[in-house]
Formats: sequence, C-alpha cells, structure tokens
Amino acid sequence: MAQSRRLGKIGNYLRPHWQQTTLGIIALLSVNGLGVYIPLLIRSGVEKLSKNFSLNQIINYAVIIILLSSAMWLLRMASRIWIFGVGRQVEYELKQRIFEHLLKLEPSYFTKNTPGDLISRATSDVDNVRRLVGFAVLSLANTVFAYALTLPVMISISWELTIYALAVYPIMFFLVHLFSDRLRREQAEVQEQLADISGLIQEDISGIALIKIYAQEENERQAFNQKNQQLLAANLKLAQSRNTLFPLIGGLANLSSLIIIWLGTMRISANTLAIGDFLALLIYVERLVFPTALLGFTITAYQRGEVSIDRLESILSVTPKIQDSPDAIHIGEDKVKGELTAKNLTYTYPESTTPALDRINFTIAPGEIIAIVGAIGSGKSTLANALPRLLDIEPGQLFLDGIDITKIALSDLRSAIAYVPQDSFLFSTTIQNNIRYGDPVSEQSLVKSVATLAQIDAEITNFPQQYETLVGERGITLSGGQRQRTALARAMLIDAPVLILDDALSSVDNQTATQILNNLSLGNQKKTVIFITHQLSAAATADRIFVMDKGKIIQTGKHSELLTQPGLYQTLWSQHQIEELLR
Ligand SMILES: Nc1ncnc2c1ncn2[C@@H]1O[C@H](COP(=O)(O)OP(=O)(O)OP(=O)(O)O)[C@@H](O)[C@H]1O
Repeated sequence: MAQSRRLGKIGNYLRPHWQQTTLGIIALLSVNGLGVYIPLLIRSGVEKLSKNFSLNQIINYAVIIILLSSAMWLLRMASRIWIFGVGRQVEYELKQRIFEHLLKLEPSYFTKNTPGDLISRATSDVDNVRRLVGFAVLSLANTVFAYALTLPVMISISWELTIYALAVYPIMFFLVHLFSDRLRREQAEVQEQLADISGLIQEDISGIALIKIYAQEENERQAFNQKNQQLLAANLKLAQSRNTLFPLIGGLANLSSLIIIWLGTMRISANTLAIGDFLALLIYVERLVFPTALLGFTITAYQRGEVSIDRLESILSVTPKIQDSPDAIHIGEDKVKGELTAKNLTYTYPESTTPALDRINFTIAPGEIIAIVGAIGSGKSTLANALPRLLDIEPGQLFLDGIDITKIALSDLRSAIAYVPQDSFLFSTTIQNNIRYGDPVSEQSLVKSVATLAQIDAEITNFPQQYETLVGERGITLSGGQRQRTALARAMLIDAPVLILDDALSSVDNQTATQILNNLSLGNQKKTVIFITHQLSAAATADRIFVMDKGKIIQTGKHSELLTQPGLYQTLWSQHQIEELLR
C-alpha cells in the first residue's frame, strides 16, 4: 500500500514533465535498440568476411558501425540531458513548494520542528528525490530495455547458452530482494541521524555565547561526538550492506560472461557454434553486465529517494492550522478604527493542561493606549500573539471593530495590526531595508521619519553609512536597544491602526520608552496601542493598565486609580519604587 502510494507520488513529480521524460525514454529505447543491432551487424560481418575476405567490406562495416555507435552515443547523451534535466526541475519545484508551504505554517510548528531538521529535509532529502526521478528512473528504464531487447535476440542465437549465462541471475534478484528492506531501513536511519546532527549544529551556533558563558564547550563537544558517532555507526552499517550486495551483483554478472566464454569456445571447437554467433552473444552478455551491476546503485538511489519522499511529504501534508476561512471578510486597512474586544477569550497551548488565557474580557477603544503588566508567565505574550492570529484561537472570542478576527482575511488582519515581538529580529541587510520590510518601496523620507519617532534616527545618522549600514551576518552588530528601536520603526512604517509592543522596549531606558509612547499618539490617526511591559514608569503613562495574573486580567484602570486599590498592581509598583531607589 505504502509502496503504491510512493509510486503514485513519483508519478506526480514526473507528470508535469511527461514530454521531456518521454523523449528521454524514447532516446534510451533507441540506444538499446542500436545496442542490440550493432552486435548483429558484427556477426554478419564476421560470417561474410570469414567466407570471403575483402578490405572494402571491412571498411564498409567499420564505417557503418562507427556511425551507428556515434548515433548511440548522441542518443545516450540526449537521454541523460532530458531525464537528469527532469530531476533538476523536480528539485527546483520541490524546494519552492516546501518553502512556500513553510511560510503558510503557524509559528508553533517551528517550535516543534527544529531549523536543522527542516533545512536537512529541504536540501539533502530534496537532493535524494532528484536522484530518484533523474538517475534511478534513467537507470531502471535502461535496465528494463537492455533486458527486454537483448534477451529475445540472445535466445534466438542460442537458447541453451542464454539459459546457462543467465542461470546466475535469479540468485542476483533474490539477493536484491533480500537486501532491499534492510537497505531502506538503514537509509532512513542515516537520514534521521543527519537531520539530528544538523539540528545540534544549528542550535549550538545560535547559542554560542551561552555555551561560552557557562563554559559548556566540553559538554557540547561530547554531545556532538555522541551524535556524530551515531551517524558514523548508521553510515557504516549502510555501507556494509551496500558493500556486500553490490560486489556480489557485479561478480555474478561477470560470471555469466565467463560461462559464455567457457561454453562458447567449447562449442566453436566442436563446430556447433559459429564465431559470429559467439561474438554477438559475448557482446550481449557484456551489455547486460553494466545495467545489472548498476542495479545496486539504482536500488540505493530509489530507496533513498523513497525515504526522502516520505520525509518531505510529512512536511507538505501538514495543513496550516491558521488560514483564511472560506468566507473570509476583507477589511480596508485605512477604514479600520482599531477597536479591540475580547469575549471570554480562552487559550490553552496544545502541550499544556492549564489555560494560558483564561476567560478574558475587555473592550479597547480606538486610539487608546493600553499597558499590560503582570508577573512572568501570566499570559501577556499569549494575548499579544492571539490578536494577529499567530495562535490558533477559537472563533467568537476576539473582535476587531466588532468583526470576529477569525473571519477576517489573514493578510488584512495582519496589515491592520502591527506587532513588535520580544525578540527584535533583524534581517542581514541594510537598516533602511529592515525598516521598510513591510513596504519595500517606501520613500527614504518616510523611513527617516519613523526612525525619528522610534528615537533611533540620531544613532543611525552617526553610522558612517547611515541608513545603508548593513546589519547581521555581513554587517555591524546593533545593541539590544538599537535593535528594538529599529524593529519598532519597522512596525511604525506600515502605519497600522493597531500596534502591539510585546516587551519591545525592555532594552530602552524608561525616559526614552515614555518619549516613544508619546510619539505614538502623534499623527493624524491615533493608534490603538497594546504596550506589554515590565517597565512600570512607562506603563504609568498609558490611558489604561491591564494587570494580568495566571491567564486572567485581574485589575484594570488608570495608574492613579490602580494605586488606590489594594492588589497586585500596588505590590508591583512598590517593588518598582524600591528598584528605582536602589539604582
Ligand atoms: N508554546 C508554548 N507551549 C506551551 N506553553 C506555553 C507556550 N508558550 C507559553 N506557554 C505558557 O503559557 C503561559 C503564559 O506564557 P506567556 O509567554 O504568555 O507569559 P508572559 O506573561 O508573556 O511572560 P513574560 O513576562 O515572561 O514574557 C506560561 O505558563 C508559559 O509557560
């Protein structure tokens, strides 16, 4: 069942390229046809010349054979170009499909699947599929044609010698069958180990500073060594199986040539076989040696490709949990007022049993600035992620301007809600390109004005290449505060009616954070701002403060009101005062 499903998949990959594949296969068929015809020509040449020797005839035969061999060579080349070309096309399309599919998946998918594993699938597994639809298809077709065309002619020359020569072939097929399951299992193990080791390298490179701070180089070295040893063991096991099977196949194929030479020469001396027939048979058996000996590699490429198809399908078959509903509503971003409503908003992470958001209710008026404060792990980021639907929340719980957000077209919702997450990720490009990421064609003057509002323009202008300064891998490293304000400028550029800042100013001093908040109130349309923070003095300037604890909003009100109520806010504020005094 799984096998026919896989064959179906291979068919699906080849279908869009059926014309090129067919041309390649026709070329292969012609190559094999010529491969059968040329020995017959040699046979008739030898027979004629042995009866009546003539130099002219030798030259004639030689010219014809050279011409036919050249045609065979050209056709073989064409078949390789066509079929390997299909392999490359399939590789290109698969990479594109995987990347586009990954872009559709929700962030939680990427917390469960490590980048190392995904990268290994998108590269080495795709490469294996390319070899399957290129090399393996070509080689299998070649083997089938070689046998189908050569065997009848061999039998017509001498069925007895053919049977003797091919007597070893059943042993060969039995061996291939015996090893095939084992090879597939071992191949899958190698690919799993490879993905594992890529994951570890990726994680260690990202966490290199942490490894050094905690002086964990030795432990990491050992962990890597262990995984590397597992990979080595898996590779050696596979190599052992392959190195047992392939020479056996090659050896058995050569044995059939020896049988023809042995029995054929005996028959020639007994005058029961013509020299021409003997030569033709010998060439035919030799012709079968190569495709047969290659069968081992073909099987490996085929099985490796099959394992990889399963690994790739396990990505491609994941249905994005968060996507547009069939009746998705389109809202014009410029018409959105920015009113946010939560009705009994509840969310429990799939891996958890306690809700991270527990029956939350609120209405936030357009243009209102709301600060959300609370203990660590109280659900603030979860709420921030729920609003632009980065989490798979149930319908009927969150509303933008009174419209259920699960009914709004995702692209419209996300254009209406700008979100600056805790981790201010910047791409390895210029500061300017980072800021205008949401609108790559925006004017430089706009980039500068949002950078000014985010209080980062002065620092950028001080860099020698100003807005053209490269950041990331190929450029300079910005400080935490500079990264945060650049990320904020990026969110401000798209001028969305709702702006969510998830602890996005934690590396910025209180005074600058307060100034930035004030700047957000400037402009034609006041933005609705959700400002999640641990900086209470900045939160105090907000229109209203939500205090969260264990997934619930337990207090709401202005700073001055909350200070008069006994509760968590008073406690947090007292702690904040003490911290300020101790600074
Ligand atoms: N992907 C996840 N899977 C399972 N549980 C999660 C996940 N993310 C967060 N949680 C849990 O949900 C709860 C709320 O987490 P959340 O990140 O929303 O808190 P927070 O108030 O933003 O904390 P902080 O102030 O530290 O950022 C916590 O108990 C956390 O452990």
